[in-house]
Amino acid sequence: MTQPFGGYQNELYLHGLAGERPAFTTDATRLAESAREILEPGPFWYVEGGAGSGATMRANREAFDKWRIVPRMLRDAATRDLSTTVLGTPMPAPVLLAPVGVQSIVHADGELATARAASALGVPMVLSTASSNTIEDVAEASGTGPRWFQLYWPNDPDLCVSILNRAAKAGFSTLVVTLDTWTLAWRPNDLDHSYLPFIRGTGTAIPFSDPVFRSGLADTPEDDTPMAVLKWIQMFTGADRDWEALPFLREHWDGPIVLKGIQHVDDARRAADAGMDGIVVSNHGGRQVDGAIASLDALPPIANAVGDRLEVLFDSGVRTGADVFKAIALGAKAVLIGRPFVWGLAHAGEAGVRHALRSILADFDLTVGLSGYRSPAELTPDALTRVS
Ligand SMILES: Cc1cc2nc3c(=O)[nH]c(=O)nc-3n(C[C@H](O)[C@H](O)[C@H](O)COP(=O)(O)O)c2cc1C
Ligand SMILES: O=C(O)C(=O)c1ccccc1
Repeated sequence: MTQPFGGYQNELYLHGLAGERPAFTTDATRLAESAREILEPGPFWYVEGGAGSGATMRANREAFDKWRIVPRMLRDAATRDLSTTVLGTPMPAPVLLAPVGVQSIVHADGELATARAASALGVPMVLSTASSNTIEDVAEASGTGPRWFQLYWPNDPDLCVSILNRAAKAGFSTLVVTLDTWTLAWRPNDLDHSYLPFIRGTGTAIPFSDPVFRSGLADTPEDDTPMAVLKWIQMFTGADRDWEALPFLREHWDGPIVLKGIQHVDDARRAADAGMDGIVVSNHGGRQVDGAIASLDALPPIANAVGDRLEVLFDSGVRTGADVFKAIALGAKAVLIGRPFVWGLAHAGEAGVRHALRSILADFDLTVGLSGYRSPAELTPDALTRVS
């Protein structure tokens, strides 16, 4: 594959050559700023906000700045192949769309638009349990595109199995189990705007369309929405889980299982000991434990400890091509992108998600090439230096 995303083969460059300005910025670090101009404060701050004072969210970004790429010359990097395979899923670059719930709060097309954009680029989408659209509708919108399913592990085992079976039947290949959000953190932005999307009945399409969930209600979710939302909030988080509970998931999911939200090296080892197939080194984009370590700072020791036992994925703070490069060089097999694609969705639905993704992928492609590398597998800590 030659320059799969970068330079003059990128549609954004081609439009530029024709003198057309893009609909919104190609700088993924400025997408939030531009989305702020078009969204109401409630939804904007729900997506953009971190937990508490925002210290961990800022730390996530600052951690990238402590590493710098050391470019190499005269190595013929004109032809590059960014593709990789993670847990049996081939992807054109080591990038996936992170699970993000309630996407209809920024654009009416919600997760369906995201699924179409991801599928058009062949980038895997991780569908959230808190989706605004049903598993089956998102699967249809994904077409032949790769898709993983993120589980918020419901307390009720029958409901859990029902959701897992629906995801498997709809063609979702890999299960991502989120561990860091068994309750929502202290999020002053949401409290100050009294904006809690779940309570507004968004992000409930999956349980509301589930026969097991419906059978446990006195009235249908359509007849008594507040009661159904309340019931879902009570049961979706799996607050009392421990490591002993993982075999239940193995029993009810045939494909690979990835644990999301790992930050401590001992937890990474436990995941490997429990026979998990992968982990996402993530602090939920700084939305859960304010004051927690930057996710990028957690990555190198974890990758060193368990990188040969399971697939190590990474998220929280990835914005630019250089960020993707650095996370891969520090031991991630692939990264998940969160807020940037949501800002693309807010701007222009499916086309906006494509635009945001294309920008990051092109930037990554050019960064790899101009630094003298031809594939993600060549990126190791040798490609970086630590500056502070
Ligand atoms: C608005 C929003 C909703 C999210 N919803 C979920 C979710 O439903 N499930 C989940 O596992 N993670 C969720 N996340 C966390 C993302 O999967 C990811 O870990 C995080 O956004 C990565 O950080 P970044 O936004 O800095 O790229 C959400 C993040 C945002 C911003
Ligand atoms: O806001 C979040 O970070 C998140 O994970 C979530 C939780 C519940 C519903 C929607 C999103």
